[in-house]
Amino acid sequence: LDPTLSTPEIISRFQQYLQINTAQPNPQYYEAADFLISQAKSLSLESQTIEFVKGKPLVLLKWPGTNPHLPSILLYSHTDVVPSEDHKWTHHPFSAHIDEKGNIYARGSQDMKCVGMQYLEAIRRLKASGFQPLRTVYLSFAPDEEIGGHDGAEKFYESKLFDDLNVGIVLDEGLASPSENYRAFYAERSPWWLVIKAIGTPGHGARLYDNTAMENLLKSIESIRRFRASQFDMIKVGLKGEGEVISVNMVFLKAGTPSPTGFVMNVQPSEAEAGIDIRVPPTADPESLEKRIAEEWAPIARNMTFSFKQKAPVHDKFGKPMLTKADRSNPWWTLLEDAVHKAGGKLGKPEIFPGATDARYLRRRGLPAIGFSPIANTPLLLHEHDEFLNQDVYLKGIEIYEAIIKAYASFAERGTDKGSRDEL
Ligand SMILES: CSCC[C@H](NC=O)C(=O)O
Ligand SMILES: [Zn+2]
Ligand SMILES: [Zn+2]
Repeated sequence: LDPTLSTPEIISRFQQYLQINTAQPNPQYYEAADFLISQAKSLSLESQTIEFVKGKPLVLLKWPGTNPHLPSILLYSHTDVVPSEDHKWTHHPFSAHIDEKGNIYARGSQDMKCVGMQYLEAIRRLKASGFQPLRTVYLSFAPDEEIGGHDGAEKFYESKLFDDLNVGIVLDEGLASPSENYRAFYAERSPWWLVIKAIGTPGHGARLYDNTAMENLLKSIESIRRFRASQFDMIKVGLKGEGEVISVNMVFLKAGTPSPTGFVMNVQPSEAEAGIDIRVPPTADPESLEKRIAEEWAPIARNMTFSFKQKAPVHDKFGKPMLTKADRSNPWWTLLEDAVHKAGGKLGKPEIFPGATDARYLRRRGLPAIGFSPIANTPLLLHEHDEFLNQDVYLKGIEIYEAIIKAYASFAERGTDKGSRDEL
């Protein structure tokens, strides 16, 4: 029996990847790339490293299919992770410590070094079983997802190199599920990072008068909070899923006249500003939201202005909502669903991802992507302290990917296989 397929070796490889500190803002990208390339070598996969931006390698691996004319499969993951407050963790976030329950503690254990390694382990098992793919399978390990993906996925998905891969379907990240049902995502919300600014009459802190910057801003905040509550209520009563409403969260407030001891207490300032992280589902009408912002949240009549730090498109370049079909009219969806079941897993109702993933740069082009991380029976801990993944859950995920990759790489039909849009 092949010792590289033993559980201790599988877990040890996962730990090695987790121990590479790829936290933003200074990820050790070359260490990660070296590790991934050594894994590729041990699997006899072709590899290349592409630096769309110097210092930010994207590792692309290839398992050639016997029919190179069929659209290929792309298994996507990002190599960077978010920063951690190390001293607030039970075990150091880059120790990949395994506790007595088999929980592996590490930043990236859920988001999403697990997925990157599980793809590789699934391929290891498929190769050992003698399986040969009909379609070519690519794996990409991309930098900078956690800071927007501009120097990674965005450039990759817009590149000639990517077009030449003739990709038919992409798998990207999903989210952990506290229940026994895996979660799968067919779309995601678009981040709109809004800054609203009020100006007003400055004056004595003891006077009551209208049209101060603070009052102007607070009227907006009241209106924003009413809207937030109306959206949140739809989730609370079960009418909508987390990704199906427009979420609105205040992320900064900036106002006041600074003084050496804090803020001047008896001056009403002439300017006040707030930052709001808005997430817009693909099914929302972006124009009515724009109108709401201009007329209610930052009206010129109240001496207000607004700007966007980021305003990701809600529609694709054809003007359609960015959705991948998640029903049995999309063969890639059907294959995924059937493979998960065959491997003994259960799948919940397809969802809209609440945050942003690199898949948006692909769906923007009208191409299909499914967000999926095979993590069931696990608390959702991405970006939190004490992120962990149980080793049995990790091992089960490898079996799930083995079934999915096998089904995808064996899928012989062409023509209908673009999956996401009728016109493609
Ligand atoms: C929009 S760039 C930042 C992307 C980030 N993605 C994962 O958490 C998010 O805030 O959703
Ligand atoms: Zn992620
Ligand atoms: Zn993340």
